[in-house]
Amino acid sequence: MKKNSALIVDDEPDILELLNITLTRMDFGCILAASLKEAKQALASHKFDICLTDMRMPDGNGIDLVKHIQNEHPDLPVAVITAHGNVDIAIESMKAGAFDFLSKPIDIERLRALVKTAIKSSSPKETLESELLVGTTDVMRKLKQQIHKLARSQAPILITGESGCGKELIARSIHSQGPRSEGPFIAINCGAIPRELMESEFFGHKKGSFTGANSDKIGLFQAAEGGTLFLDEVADLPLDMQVKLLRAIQEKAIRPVGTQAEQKTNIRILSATHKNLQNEIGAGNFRQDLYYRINVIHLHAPALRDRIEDLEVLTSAILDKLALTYESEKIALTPEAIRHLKRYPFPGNVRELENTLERAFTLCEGNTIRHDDLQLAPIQPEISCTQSDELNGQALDKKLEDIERAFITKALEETRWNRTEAAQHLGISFRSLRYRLKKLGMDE
Ligand SMILES: Nc1ncnc2c1ncn2[C@@H]1O[C@H](COP(=O)(O)OP(=O)(O)OP(=O)(O)O)[C@@H](O)[C@H]1O
Repeated sequence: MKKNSALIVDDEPDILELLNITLTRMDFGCILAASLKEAKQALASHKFDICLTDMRMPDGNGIDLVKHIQNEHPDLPVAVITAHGNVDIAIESMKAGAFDFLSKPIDIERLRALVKTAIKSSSPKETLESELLVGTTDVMRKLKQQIHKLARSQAPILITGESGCGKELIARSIHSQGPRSEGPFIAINCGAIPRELMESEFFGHKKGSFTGANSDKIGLFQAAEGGTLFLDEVADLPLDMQVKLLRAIQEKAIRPVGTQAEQKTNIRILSATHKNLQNEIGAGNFRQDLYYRINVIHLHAPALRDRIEDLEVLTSAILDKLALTYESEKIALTPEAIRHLKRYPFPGNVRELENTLERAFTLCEGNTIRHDDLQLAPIQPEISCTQSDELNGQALDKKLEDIERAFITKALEETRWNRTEAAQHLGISFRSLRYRLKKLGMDE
């Protein structure tokens, strides 16, 4: 009795045969289907551990099958086989839910690695890291579900969100819940590597390949082999490095500095940025083709102020951690301190909350943190409401105009009074900006 079973869908007998032989040697029992119809019949009557499907079938395409499996058998990992160099189809199929793809001509070594990953991923793990992602609001619950589901996929994911809102923690959770959890997780801040060392940091170098290369060195790609490479602040990569990264992702191979031979790689790429990459592309700072490759799946980490209902559970988790680190009793916050925290906009998100609480923890007397211990920066007066504000119709209009004026002035200053750019910063049309400037008496 074979340990695992595979569904192989292809109308080309040669490929069907190659896949069948390889998987049978890996101790799979294989069922072969030459059309979508046959594949669906097999799915209805058997339980599989993996499905490999070609793209072109007489009665439909592989993406239709991926979608069918997503709906009817969401736990079954499915990989598609694409024509050589057909990036669009590979990306489309991963967006539809395929966990990975193989391009023709089929490389047996890659096929075996893909199958092994799929089998490991059929039992996603709950880990400490996933518990560390604290939050019970709807948006966090949904995010955790997405992470759980995406963990087994090999698709590149782009994680966006403001500074300190948990992008790296999300990347770690994806890694640790997926089939690569026993492999390394290598995180790198792309903005922090000196430009001239970047290629060698990424791909390694051979001794003597440049002045100062006194010995062979492995790069981040080699260090992450079998695991995950997390490219933080990916928008900060210089353009020449973006070209090299794109090539490494596309070819799944790298060439260390000073060598001719290519090395195959088996890593999952996760990236993050707090910048708007579309804007960076528009400004010529980021390559569209690289964006397309790293952003197969997009996850957004919400700002803390947009899930402020999570503040209390986060605070409690952070204080638990502090008590453990400092081997002290757990500290509590006064209701007033909590009220102030909830009103604070947290531009530095969870990291700022952690820092604020750690500082307060060391400053406070006894086991209680009071409002004063928090030392929160004053909230921008224009947007705070105090009891003394008269919110009858006129006062509200006046207040809104003040806010509008402040934002417009800031945008104009930032763009050196270039109205077209200022309008873009504000997310409004040029005509709308002109209208507002006139209305506010700022058009001179
Ligand atoms: N949901 C969360 N639950 C618990 N801790 C969190 C959460 N989100 C963030 N943190 C904590 O906040 C700090 C910042 O998180 P992280 O480094 O993941 O943010 P980031 O978005 O990657 O930041 P940056 O953009 O500055 O690199 C870390 O100490 C992390 O553990």
